[in-house]
Amino acid sequence: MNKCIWLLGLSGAGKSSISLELSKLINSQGLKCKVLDGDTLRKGINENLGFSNEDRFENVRRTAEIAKLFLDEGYWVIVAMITPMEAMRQKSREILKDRYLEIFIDTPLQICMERDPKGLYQKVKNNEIQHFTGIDSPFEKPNYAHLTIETTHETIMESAEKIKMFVNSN
Ligand SMILES: Nc1ncnc2c1ncn2[C@@H]1O[C@H](COP(=O)(O)OS(=O)(=O)O)[C@@H](OP(=O)(O)O)[C@H]1O
Ligand SMILES: Nc1ncnc2c1ncn2[C@@H]1O[C@H](COP(=O)(O)OP(=O)(O)O)[C@@H](O)[C@H]1O
Repeated sequence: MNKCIWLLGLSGAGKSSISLELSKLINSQGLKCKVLDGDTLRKGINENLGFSNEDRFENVRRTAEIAKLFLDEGYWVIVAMITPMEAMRQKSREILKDRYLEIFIDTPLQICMERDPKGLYQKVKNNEIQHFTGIDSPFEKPNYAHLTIETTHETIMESAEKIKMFVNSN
């Protein structure tokens, strides 16, 4: 059965990078796969949403509904989204039911700050961004993740392969 592989974690944790490699692995098995990345959706369908808890919840809800549409068409779906609160993950689980696979991309805040791939943590330091996840906006560690990936100890490709193996065995 095709599934929605929901990657969650802090900004800079590695969600987008791992999604890309994972989607290539899924495609190489001859399967259709769609990546739904929070950053991309926020430039289009979710452009009216900000970073309050309420808006983040709506962002997650809409994305889960979009994922469901792709699942119904036979696609594998990878979501790459911070999804900071347990209540948001609960909503996705409710919408996607047994198709929902939650993967925690567990990278310590300190490492995310050092990587700072988009220069956002620097902007936070300069007081140019507020309500940033893990700094002045909460991130609850997930209680029900099906799999946790610690990117500090492995490469992007190793993480993608680990997730693919896990998915194949579930
Ligand atoms: N205040 C604040 N907090 C967190 N992130 C911020 C913020 N402002 C902008 N960004 C950029 O938005 C991306 C996160 O969007 P998401 O849709 O994944 O977030 S959420 O699930 O609704 O919390 C996130 O992308 P990633 O770095 O890929 O996670 C950032 O590029
Ligand atoms: N083991 C790793 N796993 C994932 N990303 C890594 C790893 N090591 C270094 N990186 C780097 O960390 C950054 C993660 O950024 P990104 O994938 O955009 O994260 P996110 O989508 O969670 O914000 C990228 O520049 C990536 O090359």
